[in-house]
Amino acid sequence: MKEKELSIQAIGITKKYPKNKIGLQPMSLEIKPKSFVALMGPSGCGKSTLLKCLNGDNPATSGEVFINGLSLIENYDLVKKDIGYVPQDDIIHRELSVYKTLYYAAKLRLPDDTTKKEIDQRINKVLKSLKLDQHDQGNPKGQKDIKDKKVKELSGGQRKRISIAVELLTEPSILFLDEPTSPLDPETIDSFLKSLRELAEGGTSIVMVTHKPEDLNYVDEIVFLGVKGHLVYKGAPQKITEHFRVDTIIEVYSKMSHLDEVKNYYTAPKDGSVSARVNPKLKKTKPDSSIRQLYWLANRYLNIKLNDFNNLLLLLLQPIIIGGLVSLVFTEFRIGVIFLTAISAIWFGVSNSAKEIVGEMAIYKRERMFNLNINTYIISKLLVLSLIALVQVVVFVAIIHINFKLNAIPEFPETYLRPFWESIGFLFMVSCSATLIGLFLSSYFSTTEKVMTVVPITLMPQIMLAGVMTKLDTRLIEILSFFTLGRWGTEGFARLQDDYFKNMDIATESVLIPEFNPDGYHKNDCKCEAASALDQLGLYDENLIDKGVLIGNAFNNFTANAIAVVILSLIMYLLIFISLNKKDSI
Ligand SMILES: Nc1ncnc2c1ncn2[C@@H]1O[C@H](COP(=O)(O)OP(=O)(O)OP(=O)(O)O)[C@@H](O)[C@H]1O
Repeated sequence: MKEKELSIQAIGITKKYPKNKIGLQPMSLEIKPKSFVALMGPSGCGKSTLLKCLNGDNPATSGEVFINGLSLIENYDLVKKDIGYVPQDDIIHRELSVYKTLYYAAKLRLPDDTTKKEIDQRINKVLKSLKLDQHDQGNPKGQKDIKDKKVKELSGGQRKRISIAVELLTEPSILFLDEPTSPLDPETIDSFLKSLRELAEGGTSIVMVTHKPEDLNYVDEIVFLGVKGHLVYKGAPQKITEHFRVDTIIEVYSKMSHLDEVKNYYTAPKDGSVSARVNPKLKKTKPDSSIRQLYWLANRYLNIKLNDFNNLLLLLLQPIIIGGLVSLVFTEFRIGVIFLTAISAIWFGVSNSAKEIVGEMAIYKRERMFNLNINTYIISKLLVLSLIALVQVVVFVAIIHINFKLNAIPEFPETYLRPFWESIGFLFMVSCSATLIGLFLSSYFSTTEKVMTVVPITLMPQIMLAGVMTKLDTRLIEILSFFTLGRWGTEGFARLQDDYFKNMDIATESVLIPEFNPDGYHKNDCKCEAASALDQLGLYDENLIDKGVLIGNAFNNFTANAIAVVILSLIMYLLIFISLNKKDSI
């Protein structure tokens, strides 16, 4: 028997989507404690919409939902941990093992003082309750425990059950499931629904969206919606055909797909047709520790990355391939190498992170509904992605440094990428900032395809406004360049080179950066001109600055360049926060 039995009352709720699109017509209904309810209706009639109104994922436009008499919206913090919810999409990471998935979920959701032994006991209990504790029959060598399998090795039905297992870890009093039986075969459906039936008898109310007539044998009640969000039936499964004067549930579906028929069975709720009973038995739980959450989020994310070995290998190959190409194409350390090094650092950051939030949006949203803190989420992503960017930057800089040192041309023997560690430090900073750009795109756009379309559009200004392809010669272009990492990355990195040479006791003429010579330049016949790296960037045209066309001196030293990178990072962080915050349900 559950300590807390929850009832839900929806009173006069309606849902309108933007452009006045009707999601739900006015309706009132009650879900009693310990009941197993099937939510049915033709495709697009509003089943998921109703589920989301009842559990707070996408609240009703008008009317009110009460949980044990407490307004869901006003008391969401109080009730959210008693609600389990598995949306249509999986809410688990494919790269983790089943055990790790459940272990991290427990660490993120259960109270801080829960011991490993208690967590293991809970994991075993939920796997048993969902009949997932049997050994895998399909494995001829036998018997790989499901806990050791990676989620991506599971069947659709097993994955769905692991998503439910995650929710059951916290022993919710009410569980909302959106089409859990869709990916299951008939035999699995039977054992799955039996396990849900037992859960309901144990005290967990279950509201399940389903399309499958055979699911009705297991439920206590059906809530049936007709097209355009009309509530047309709420009652026992055995009586539904009689109510609609048909022989089979299939005929109910076809009848309720026609608006004129639906109207015969729909009645708008009268005020107070279901009244909210005030029976609050919910105690406020302690707020979760952000540091602990950050630790477990970062730990989980690192594990996901390490388990995705092929992708990790590709990420590590990037600096080797790009660094190798730059070494092959450039015969000496020119401004082009400085520019491409800065752009590569930006590329690493953006490409590492661009898919990382959008790809797990269903998981993020569910965890956010439960207890996820936006800041800890962003920082956990940044920490792990920065680590990857650091390795990429070190490998890239090492390749460029060694290549141009070994192949330095006799006229400029001291000219190669330096200072080594400071360059790594600055480029790492640029890469972290670019990681935030990628994370912003990933948090803003709704699909991976959209993000990948926008990535090149984001990178082009970094390339165009760095002062290498063309001079910055109008105020507008200059101001636009202030908002690009391409500019600050290239300029800062160029200054690092110049400052290093200036501070060394080396004859200046032997350390200038060779300049492009339109008459042709040959490695062993150095007719090249040379100048400091900064002078070769079209950023600070003295003439234009004197005439007041360019601002010029605003960030005219290395520290100021680094500060500009920090400012851009903070702006990006804020934008990520805002776009994630906008996705909040309540
Ligand atoms: N975020 C949204 N913005 C605008 N319209 C939406 C949104 N979500 C759902 N709708 C619309 O509301 C209606 C009901 O959608 P809903 O997903 O609730 O139906 P459903 O019964 O669960 O469908 P299915 O059985 O196909 O999953 C549909 O017409 C859908 O296009």
